[in-house]
Amino acid sequence: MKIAVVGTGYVGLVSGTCFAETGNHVICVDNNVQKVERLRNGELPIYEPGLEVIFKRNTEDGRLEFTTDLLDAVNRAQIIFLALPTPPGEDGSADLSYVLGVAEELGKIITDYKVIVDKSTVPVGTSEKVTAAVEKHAKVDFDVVSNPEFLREGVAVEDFLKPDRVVIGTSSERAKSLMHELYEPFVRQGNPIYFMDERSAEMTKYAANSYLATRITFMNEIANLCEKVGADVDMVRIGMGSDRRIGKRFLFPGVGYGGSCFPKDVQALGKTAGENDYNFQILKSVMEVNNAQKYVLAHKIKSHFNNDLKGKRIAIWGLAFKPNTDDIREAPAIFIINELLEAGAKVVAFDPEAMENMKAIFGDKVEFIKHRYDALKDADALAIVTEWSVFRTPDFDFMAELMKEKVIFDGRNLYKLEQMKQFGFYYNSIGRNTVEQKQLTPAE
Ligand SMILES: NC(=O)c1ccc[n+]([C@@H]2O[C@H](COP(=O)([O-])OP(=O)(O)OC[C@H]3O[C@@H](n4cnc5c(N)ncnc54)[C@H](O)[C@@H]3O)[C@@H](O)[C@H]2O)c1
Ligand SMILES: O=c1ccn([C@@H]2O[C@H](COP(=O)(O)OP(=O)(O)O[C@H]3O[C@H](CO)[C@@H](O)[C@H](O)[C@H]3O)[C@@H](O)[C@H]2O)c(=O)[nH]1
Repeated sequence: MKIAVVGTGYVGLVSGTCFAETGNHVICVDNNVQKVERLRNGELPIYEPGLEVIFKRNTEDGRLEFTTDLLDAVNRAQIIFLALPTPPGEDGSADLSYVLGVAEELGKIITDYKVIVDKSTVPVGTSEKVTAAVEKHAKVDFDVVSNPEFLREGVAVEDFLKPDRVVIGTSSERAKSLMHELYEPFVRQGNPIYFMDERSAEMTKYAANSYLATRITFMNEIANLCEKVGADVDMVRIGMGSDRRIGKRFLFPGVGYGGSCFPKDVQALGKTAGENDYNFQILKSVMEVNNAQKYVLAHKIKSHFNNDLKGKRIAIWGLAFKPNTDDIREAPAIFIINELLEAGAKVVAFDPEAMENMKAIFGDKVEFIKHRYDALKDADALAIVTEWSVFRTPDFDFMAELMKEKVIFDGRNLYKLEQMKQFGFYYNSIGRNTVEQKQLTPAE
């Protein structure tokens, strides 16, 4: 099949590459000239595991192209995906100007039947708005389909190639059949393709993200309570998660959810509720609790040092909003670092992939260090913000030698309490007892 993908960001690039991988011809369009130049030169603008190999294969085979020319891409495609930004507007609702702007352009340029597929996350009713925008100028038949995307950054290729399910909202039999043909190779293990109406498809996306954000937030509250009553949230998590009605995934407490999706999508669903005269109370609490959770680690650090971080050197391990990505959109690290800087700390940071992006925000206010252990030299404390695998089994003896104080604040519960006692660290994590530093007596 011939496909155009408009918007070549995290979703557009991964979707386009994966569609090419199943033998389709894909042209990715972006209005960012530099980005398209880099892609044409074989350079990926994002870090996403597994993407490089299939990107290379499909560009070299000529099945995957990049352009800034919307007209040319659309003329050569039968199915046009919109993978455009839908950032929060000033009032928290999703800003549809990118999607509707391109939809209007499409109306001007399509000369034969096209399926226009919305892959961006958009509020209920958007497919009707897209239809109206295209219709303004269109002189030929077209169908608008809602096909929300559920990939997670860091495992995006795997998620896209083997989705748990594909959701397609359309009332057109013609579009349904084309979409079925396109997605069939991705569900060979028997995972379902659910066809439904456009509004239900749009709502499914927000419901899924808001539910997951709620689940994480619930666990963050359980963790905060565990600390107060002396329970261990990791034991509680395992105990709860083994109930098949609950399930084990997405129960990890931490420093609050971040990223380009959960924060904006929870907010946008709340906005949709408000506009429809519905008081969605849980979502309000989720946002409130998550906003507070982003500061929990920084507050622990401040309180450990009596609220005065002047002259304190705090090392940060992990800046990306989650491991295996360079994405820092709404990353908890941003909030934590700001809080530490405000309290007068000297912040030194390491992340395997996200340092360049973070430099663009903090410049020389933060010292970015190339190797994880170098960040620990003379540090008064280490704060772990993102659970990159490389942080899981460090050399604790070496860390103790490097650091001025053996103090760890762990926002991701990476280490065992016993381990920390053994190596003599003060260790404060999320929802577990604090390990106090062992005071050596003269006899010892
Ligand atoms: N990032 C994710 O993990 C994820 C997952 C599922 C759904 N989504 C949704 O998918 C949509 C896109 O998200 P993203 O993270 O890929 O965004 P992104 O910001 O990474 O990418 C969007 C791209 O669109 C381009 N663009 C903007 N205006 C354009 C125009 N007029 N013509 C051509 N290109 C244009 C930008 O230059 C950018 O490259 C959003 O609605 C998001 O909520 C994102
Ligand atoms: O148990 C958990 C799981 C996640 N998180 C946090 O939640 C945020 C989001 O993580 P994740 O969902 O893994 O990453 P995203 O790439 O943002 O993916 C979410 O958002 C995408 C965009 O809409 C959807 O497509 C995905 O299905 C949905 O999982 C991150 O800050 C994580 O640290 C936790 O705190 N605890």
